Amino acid sequence: MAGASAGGTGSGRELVIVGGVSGSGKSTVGALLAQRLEVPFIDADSLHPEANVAKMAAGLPLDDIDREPWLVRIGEVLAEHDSSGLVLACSALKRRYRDTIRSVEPSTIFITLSGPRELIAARMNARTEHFMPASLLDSQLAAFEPLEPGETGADVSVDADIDDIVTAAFRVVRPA
Ligand SMILES: Nc1ncnc2c1ncn2[C@@H]1O[C@H](COP(=O)(O)OP(=O)(O)OP(=O)(O)O)[C@@H](O)[C@H]1O
Ligand SMILES: O=C(O)[C@H](O)[C@@H](O)[C@H](O)[C@H](O)CO
Repeated sequence: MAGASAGGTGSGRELVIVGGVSGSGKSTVGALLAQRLEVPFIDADSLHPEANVAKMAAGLPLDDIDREPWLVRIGEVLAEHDSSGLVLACSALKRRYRDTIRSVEPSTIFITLSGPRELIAARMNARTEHFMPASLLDSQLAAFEPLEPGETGADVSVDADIDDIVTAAFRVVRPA
């Protein structure tokens, strides 16, 4: 499993990002994980500038310049929650994006969600009310860089029942 699954301190104040490509289940798993950890949940889509959302809704992938201020803001939001803990759903596709977030909040634990393209595409296509077109999935997959050794966290497969995914994510943060 790439990346160190260092886990948190079990303090109930962990700062966790659930990452992965669009459609991988970040919002779904993140909200359920937050419930299990008894910490707040935020979907980083709510932190995008309107221009970013409009660009994606128009079928255009974001680039590094688009994402930079968003990633800094995500780090700030995590740091603002260091007393309560937080689970934040954020794609965090590239190593350098995760480095940007860690430069603001070094204690962030990353859980990346991954699975077969066809499975994720099917889930994206089954959605009705979402701005992100399934046509952008391949650009997301092309940009995604798995966790590297030394990055705190772990990758979790989404080719499983939702409860099993959430349990696997929980054990990354709070090892048995
Ligand atoms: N384990 C799962 N089993 C079945 N359906 C799932 C699972 N995880 C997520 N889904 C469904 O797949 C779709 C995508 O999930 P979700 O919106 O959470 O992904 P996301 O990574 O947050 O996407 P985006 O980044 O585009 O917001 C949703 O309709 C969700 O209900
Ligand atoms: O980094 C990105 O390209 C974006 O964050 C996307 O991942 C979207 O935010 C999300 O997938 C749609 O909800």
